[in-house]
Amino acid sequence: MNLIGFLLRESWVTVAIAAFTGSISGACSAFLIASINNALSSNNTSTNQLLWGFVGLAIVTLVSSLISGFLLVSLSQEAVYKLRLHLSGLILSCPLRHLEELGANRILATLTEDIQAISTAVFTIPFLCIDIAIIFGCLVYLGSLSWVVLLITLVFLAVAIGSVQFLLSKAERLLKLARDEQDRLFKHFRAITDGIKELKLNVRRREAFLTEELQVTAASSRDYRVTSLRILAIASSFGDLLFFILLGLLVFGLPQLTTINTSVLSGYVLTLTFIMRPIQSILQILPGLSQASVALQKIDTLGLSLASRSENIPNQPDPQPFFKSVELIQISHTYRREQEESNFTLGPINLTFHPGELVFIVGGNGSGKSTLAKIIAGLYIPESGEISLNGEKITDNNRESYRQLFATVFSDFYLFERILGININNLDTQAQEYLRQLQLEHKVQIKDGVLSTTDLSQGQRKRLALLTAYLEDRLIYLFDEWASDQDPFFREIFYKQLLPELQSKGKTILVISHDDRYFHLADKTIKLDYGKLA
Ligand SMILES: Nc1ncnc2c1ncn2[C@@H]1O[C@H](COP(=O)(O)OP(=O)(O)OP(=O)(O)O)[C@@H](O)[C@H]1O
Repeated sequence: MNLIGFLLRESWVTVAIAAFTGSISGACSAFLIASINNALSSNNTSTNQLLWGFVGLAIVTLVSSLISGFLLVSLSQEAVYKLRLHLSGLILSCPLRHLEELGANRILATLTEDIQAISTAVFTIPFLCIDIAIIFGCLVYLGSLSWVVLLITLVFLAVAIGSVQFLLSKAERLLKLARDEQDRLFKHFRAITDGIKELKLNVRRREAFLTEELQVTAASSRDYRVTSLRILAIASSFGDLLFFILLGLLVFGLPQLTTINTSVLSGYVLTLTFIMRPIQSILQILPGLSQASVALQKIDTLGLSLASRSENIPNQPDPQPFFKSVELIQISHTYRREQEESNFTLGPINLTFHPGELVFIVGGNGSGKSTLAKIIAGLYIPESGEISLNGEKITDNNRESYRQLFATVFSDFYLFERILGININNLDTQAQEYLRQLQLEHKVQIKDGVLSTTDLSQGQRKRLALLTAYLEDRLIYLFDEWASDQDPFFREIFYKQLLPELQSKGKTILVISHDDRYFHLADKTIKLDYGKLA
């Protein structure tokens, strides 16, 4: 089972120690049964001796199963912890375009659902190991009582395992389908939170969304799960049934075939009844293990798909590379979408930027301005052509370092509540000063780098994003329609005061804008028309 492989990869030494202590626990359990059976058929003189043996065995069983359990609990939780960090690291090192193609729903579903399924399942693994050890110990004891009975039991166990395995593979197939529905379900959940206003305002849209989208996906996920869990329930009951048949055969059938000592017979029955509990507990654990195995496959697919595209990120890239010129040479980028006949292509484009320039990037909706901005900032890797910094080609090896040139506010910016990654002594004082410049000092305070609130109007939030960009103090600033949410008064401040101030500090500023009133302020204007330089 790949879940065990997952733990072995974490630390096979711990697994080996846990398996060893677990088998001691299992062997002791078998000896406990043997001593109970002996006590039942012994005379009074040896009972005292048996009692002490029993107490000793009980203590060893308890201690060894505790050691095995503790080791496996720590190991499994450590493995889940590392898996979370590993996946998050992979996502962060994956090129933006590939993440966009995968879709946020798939990534979120894996980070929450799949990791949770694995986390729940690995919790049961210690108990599973101890149960297996007990079953094994009891089988050895059975063998010592009678090899014929052991053989019959093994045949029954083989039939039970075979049929349970067959049903399990069927259930797992259905669980996989249910898991695929889960990706779609996450998309709907995002629609609920992101589109709440649109859904509240139009009752027909809401009804249609609920009945035709969410309900359909949730129902098919439910149906796949119900069928698979029913199959697992059948597997579990079938296992129980085989066990009762086995017990019946031994108690009623065996004495008919051969003369059998009552104490030996009670030994079989006692052992088999004792085995029943671990077998049932294993059968109960199986559904969770199947779900975890599906989750691991999902993570593997996603992990591989992320890892295959992972960028080469140096440990400590140059915080601020030297900048004399950035050149785009014959750059092009295409968005490929399967259902569409004509894909959008940006380029080929040739451009050069120098320190201290104020450049406006203009053009109609969908002309490729944001795409070009992402290429310039090193977020999209150009399909053809190259970017060079001071004459040196940007490759996978230096792209991370190149990106450190830029401070950006994209139109879909994200605002962190804490100002992260800026290590200056007077951070609060500087931030307070920028808050004053951006006329936010009455709305937001800053203490120890934490903003008192980010629950503001869109225009105010954009000003806070600008504040973060200021604090980053990079050489190139890139604003994607920053002013579109500002009132005319502050728009004027942005174009006529803030941009010239930045420029006077030697910064290069790239401004995507539809504000043609201010185009004349630019040193250079780049106009795009359906992906081509106009
Ligand atoms: N993530 C994406 N996946 C597929 N196609 C995309 C994606 N982002 C943009 N496009 C397509 O690329 C084209 C250019 O988009 P882009 O966002 O660069 O235009 P824009 O000039 O910034 O537009 P606007 O002024 O409306 O912001 C559009 O036709 C759009 O449909």
